[in-house]
Amino acid sequence: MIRWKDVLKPITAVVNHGHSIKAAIQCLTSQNTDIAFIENQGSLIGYVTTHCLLEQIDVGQSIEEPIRYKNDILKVPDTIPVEFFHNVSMVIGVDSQGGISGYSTIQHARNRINELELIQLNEMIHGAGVGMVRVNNKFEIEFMNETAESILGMPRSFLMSRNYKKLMTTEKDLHRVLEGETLVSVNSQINFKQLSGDFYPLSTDGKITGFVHMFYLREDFEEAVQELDFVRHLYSDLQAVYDSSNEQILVIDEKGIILRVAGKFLNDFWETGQAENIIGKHIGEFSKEFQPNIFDLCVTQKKKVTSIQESHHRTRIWSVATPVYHEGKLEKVVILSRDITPTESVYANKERDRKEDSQASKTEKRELIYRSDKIASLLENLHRAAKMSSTILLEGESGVGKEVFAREIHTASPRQDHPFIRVNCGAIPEQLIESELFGYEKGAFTGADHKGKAGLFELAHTGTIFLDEIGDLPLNMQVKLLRVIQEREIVRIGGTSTIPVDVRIIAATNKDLKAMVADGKFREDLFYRLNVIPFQIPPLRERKEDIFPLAVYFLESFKRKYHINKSYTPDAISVLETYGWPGNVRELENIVERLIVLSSEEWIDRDIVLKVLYGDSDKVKKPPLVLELMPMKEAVAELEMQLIELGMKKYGTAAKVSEILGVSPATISRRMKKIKK
Ligand SMILES: Nc1ncnc2c1ncn2[C@@H]1O[C@H](COP(=O)(O)OP(=O)(O)OP(=O)(O)O)[C@@H](O)[C@H]1O
Repeated sequence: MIRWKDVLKPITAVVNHGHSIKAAIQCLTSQNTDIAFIENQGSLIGYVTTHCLLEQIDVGQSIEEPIRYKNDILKVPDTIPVEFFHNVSMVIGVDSQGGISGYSTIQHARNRINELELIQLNEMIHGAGVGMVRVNNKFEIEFMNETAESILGMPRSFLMSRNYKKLMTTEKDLHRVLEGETLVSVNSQINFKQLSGDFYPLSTDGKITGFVHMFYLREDFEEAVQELDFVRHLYSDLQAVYDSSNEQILVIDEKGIILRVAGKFLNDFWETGQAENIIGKHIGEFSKEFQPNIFDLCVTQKKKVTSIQESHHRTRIWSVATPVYHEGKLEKVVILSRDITPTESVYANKERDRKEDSQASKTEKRELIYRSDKIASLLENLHRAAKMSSTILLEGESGVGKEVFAREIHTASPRQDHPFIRVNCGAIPEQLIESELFGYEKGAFTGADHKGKAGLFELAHTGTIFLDEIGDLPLNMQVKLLRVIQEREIVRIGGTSTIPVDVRIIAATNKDLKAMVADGKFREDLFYRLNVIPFQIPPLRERKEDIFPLAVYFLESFKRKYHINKSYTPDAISVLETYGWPGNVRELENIVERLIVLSSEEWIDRDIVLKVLYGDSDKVKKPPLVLELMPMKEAVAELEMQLIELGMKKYGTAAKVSEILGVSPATISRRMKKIKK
């Protein structure tokens, strides 16, 4: 708000009422001013300007004659806001003590207001890099801000009062602005500077008095647009990433109100169909449905926390809550969650319940953990095959869990209450295999138990025998095994009678049995006998969805074993998920144990996982290697592109890459545009 005292000028020339034109002219010249006020009995009653004195002489008045003065003046308290009154050409300000504080013609007040408003506007846009120039209706520069000075590269002292139109070349006719038209996004050039900006007409009492030009340097603007474009793309890319991710991202304000849900909405956990149903609600409303309330944990502990939350319907999610602070004050909590409800088979549960009842299960139970569709459909087929007694061959790389699947078949079969006997064909010394498998009669050989001993086939009677590492079975044993499969009877070593055995055979191998047959290392007839119902267990790298629940499962069991409390950071999980796992689930289990032991903190973070999986990566920096000659400019451009691509792959954001490469984010975005082309 602009007040009268902001625009008043001091009164310097006063002449008495009735004084001559000559006296007035003398007063004006001695005070070096253009306006003199007329006083009568201590009060100002009018004013006279040099211009009107000259007019009086011009019409033939003598300079000795008394002055004719204007009296359309108004006295106002100088603290009230400036406003204009009809039929008043001069305002005199009165201060709080009743004294005269100054004067202003209406025209001066209007100009001053324009100027002060521009100064205020300039303060508002200060820092935004916008230049501002005001000209009068003769195109003379009357005001310009500091940004305009620095954009144009010329000092204000040089530019003031110059004809702006003559300094500028522009595609539009500036007279149109003086006719009241606003011109936007006009390109112009001053002092070789390319500008882009808007022209706004200024008017007083409906009369155009000039215009304001607001502008910026075109190259800055283009850079900003590019940056905006880049950010927009980044935003939509991120949105796509969130939408396709397996994680649920929850943003909660400091009071507990759920502001936003991104990524995969875990509706089984919330027990509501859509994310919209929880947005805007207090997290506390749901905390009765699941335990623990990780938001409260995060707020009270004032740090990142992780927890496995379980709903009443036994949906388990793994969550990390991170507090977000702004100027030391908690602003938000971001919770990243994943569903880790193990898709346990009903049979595994049955077996567990059964074992829990029995004395035998003192050791930790092994569950079959998975979330991938691949394993889900494999299990469907396994369960179907389990119902019959046919021989099953499980093929798969070492460590994929063939034994776990063999047990699953057994538990899903009608033989579940009968023995499950595992034979590791590769681990038994060759000379003992026969007696282990088929048993022996008393005195069958030196060192044999004098009572004789039943073999594993006999022990597995009515149940299942699991022949692991079947490819390691020596050829002579292969013949004997073939006989058992065909005849369903065995003869103990040193025995003469046959013993019938009713067993379901499950064989497993990590070798290519077909290739072994071709090489003469495995009997073809046995191969066909075993290969009745074959199943391929996919390696872990082909079912990445299983990595996370398995990693959590192993972590939980090691936590119980070692009595310690550790958790993965989300970054650590990403590293685990992108690793190739040549040793499959067994390797994952071992790595998790190593991580537990090696990580010193409460968190198993990305760095320790990288270190354990890939070893120390502090390799010596290799200088770039040039293999062929090319123009230097091309080589530099190529290297730049490669650095940016590498950086984007590693860090994903232009901001981080620009920091690492030591250039501005705008440079990165420009180069990336080129890469995309
Ligand atoms: N889906 C799973 N859920 C839980 N644990 C699993 C799963 N798959 C494998 N494991 C665990 O991984 C380890 C290796 O599994 P297993 O011994 O069954 O593999 P394998 O395929 O038989 O290996 P090999 O060919 O070397 O004998 C075991 O400790 C097993 O309990």
